[in-house]
Amino acid sequence: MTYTYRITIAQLNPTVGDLSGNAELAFGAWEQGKAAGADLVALPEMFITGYQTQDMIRRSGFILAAVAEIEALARRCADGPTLAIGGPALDGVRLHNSYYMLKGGAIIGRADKHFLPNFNVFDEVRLFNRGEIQGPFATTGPRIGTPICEDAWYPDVAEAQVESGAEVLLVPNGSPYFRDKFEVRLNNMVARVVENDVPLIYLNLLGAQDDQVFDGGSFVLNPGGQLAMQLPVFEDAIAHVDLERTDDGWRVVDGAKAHLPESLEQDYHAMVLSLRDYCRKTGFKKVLLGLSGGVDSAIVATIAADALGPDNVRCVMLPSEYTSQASLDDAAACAHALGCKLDTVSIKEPVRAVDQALAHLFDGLDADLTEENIQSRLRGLLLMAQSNKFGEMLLTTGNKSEVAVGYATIYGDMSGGYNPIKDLYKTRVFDICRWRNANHRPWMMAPAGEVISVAIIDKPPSAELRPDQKDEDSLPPYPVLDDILFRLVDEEQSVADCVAAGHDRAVVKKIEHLIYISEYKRFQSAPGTRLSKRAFWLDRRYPIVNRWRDNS
Ligand SMILES: Nc1ncnc2c1ncn2[C@@H]1O[C@H](COP(=O)(O)OP(=O)(O)OC[C@H]2O[C@@H]([n+]3cccc(C(=O)O)c3)[C@H](O)[C@@H]2O)[C@@H](O)[C@H]1O
Ligand SMILES: Nc1ncnc2c1ncn2[C@@H]1O[C@H](COP(=O)(O)OP(=O)(O)OP(=O)(O)O)[C@@H](O)[C@H]1O
Ligand SMILES: NC(=O)CC[C@H](N)C(=O)O
Repeated sequence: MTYTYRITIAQLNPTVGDLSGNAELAFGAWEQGKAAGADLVALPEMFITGYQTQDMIRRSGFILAAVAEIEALARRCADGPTLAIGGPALDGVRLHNSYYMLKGGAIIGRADKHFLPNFNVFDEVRLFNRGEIQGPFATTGPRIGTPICEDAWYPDVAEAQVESGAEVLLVPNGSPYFRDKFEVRLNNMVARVVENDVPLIYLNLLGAQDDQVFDGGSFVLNPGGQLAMQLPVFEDAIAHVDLERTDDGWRVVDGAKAHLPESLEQDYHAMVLSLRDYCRKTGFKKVLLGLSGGVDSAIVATIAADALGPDNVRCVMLPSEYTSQASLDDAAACAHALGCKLDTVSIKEPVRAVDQALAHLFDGLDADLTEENIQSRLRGLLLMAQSNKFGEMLLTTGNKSEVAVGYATIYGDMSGGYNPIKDLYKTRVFDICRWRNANHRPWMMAPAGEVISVAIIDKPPSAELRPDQKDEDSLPPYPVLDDILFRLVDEEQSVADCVAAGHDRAVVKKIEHLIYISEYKRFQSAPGTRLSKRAFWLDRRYPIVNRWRDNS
């Protein structure tokens, strides 16, 4: 006779702080599992609170409410499969990131996370106490070890659990996206499977929280490291993992294997999902943005239209005396192709009014950056006025190259609540535009086709704040700038490393200086989608006041 055991895994999208809503999602998954004859239904790490909760997890009221919600779930799920769910646990003054087993109306077990991540976006040593490694949970089928996310990135916890009898590893995760991270996860999990010779179920969260995007992409491995199941990335999914007991131990029956898209598509999907979730979870139904006819605002409009639907995205052209006819035409064509409304608000008169208001103070002084920034600030003011009046959240559009060197006006074009391209270098903005023009997916709400014209992609980038201005007047060409930025910011290389890679030292020093002196701008900037391991905000925390420079 074959012994089988079914684990339903739920790659779902919780909302931080929405304890009852998250419990409802968990209960829905449990009902689906029960209907499918599951023995156990599993949810990801910290599902009851959402992830990451940051310092809110230090509030005892929040912890107690989360635990009460888990106890209520246990009672609701008394009659049916075991429910496994992540949540906080308080032992006296010791706070844990834990994984609970609920059965027969009660909490029947709990594992506490042992390895607390404390790098990049994680501060878990600051927030939680390290748990003791413990043995597996006994079930009616296999004994199940549950290393929690970071626990499975090192051999110790899995090895200890298997030594004390675990026959299957179920790894609940809150693993946020960065480009090509799937390979990193897979390599780590294959290592655990090879070391321990048991099947492993890797279950990740879905959904976005502020800057971070949990991309799902859960998967199941058999001993030896063979992929038995693959869930989609960036989408909700519930799947049933069937385990069979063989003479060699428990094995997973081969199941569906979702296709994993290339990295441009994954980045694009991350930006769409993060903006969609940011708006949904904060309660915004509509957004607006300034559409200049340039490539940055065009891709942000496209992301927004794909995330929220074209009817919920309003574009505003705010021409000045320097705005070219080509910019007016390109912005109109982009809004039209996306199916978004385009309004026009001229800044010519407001610019004149501000000039007049300041004339008695600025008399005799040459026009300079001040006047350029006034244009950008008037656009910010006029866009924010519309945001207030119509309840639309303003999107800001600075790419990572601009954010890195401070090439944007504070309280001007930096105005806005969210920036989906904040972690996308300008050279990759172009690649993403071309990719979106050539590809369409069911999760995109805007039309297919060339939504960003070749004219927009091919024109030399310009802020159009003075006659014939080009970005390359003040910055090196973007391919050079982006390579230097990638080395200095993402790779944390030295100035000497950049020079050794072929860059001009004076140019590298100028870029290094711009990065350091614009820290104050980033501190005041809107959050945006994290796509890399070194996104501005939590991945890279630098002082604002800082006199050190690298003289290598
Ligand atoms: N450490 C610090 N802490 C706090 N405040 C600090 C500061 N350093 C300067 N400041 C203040 O910041 C202000 C200067 O910053 P800000 O007013 O932004 O002006 P600023 O950075 O001098 O100029 C804006 C730059 O962005 C470019 N731009 C503007 C608009 C659009 C685009 C585009 O293509 O996307 C590019 C523009 O061409 C120019 O190069 C000053 O008022 C100064 O007092
Ligand atoms: N004429 C304009 N009409 C509407 N919005 C504008 C206009 N000019 C600038 N903006 C807004 O300010 C942002 C910064 O624009 P700017 O043109 O100065 O530089 P950019 O970073 O090259 O952006 P883009 O590629 O969108 O032009 C734009 O993305 C847009 O949101
Ligand atoms: N929640 C966690 O423990 C996350 C850390 C983990 N190594 C990851 O990024 O996937």
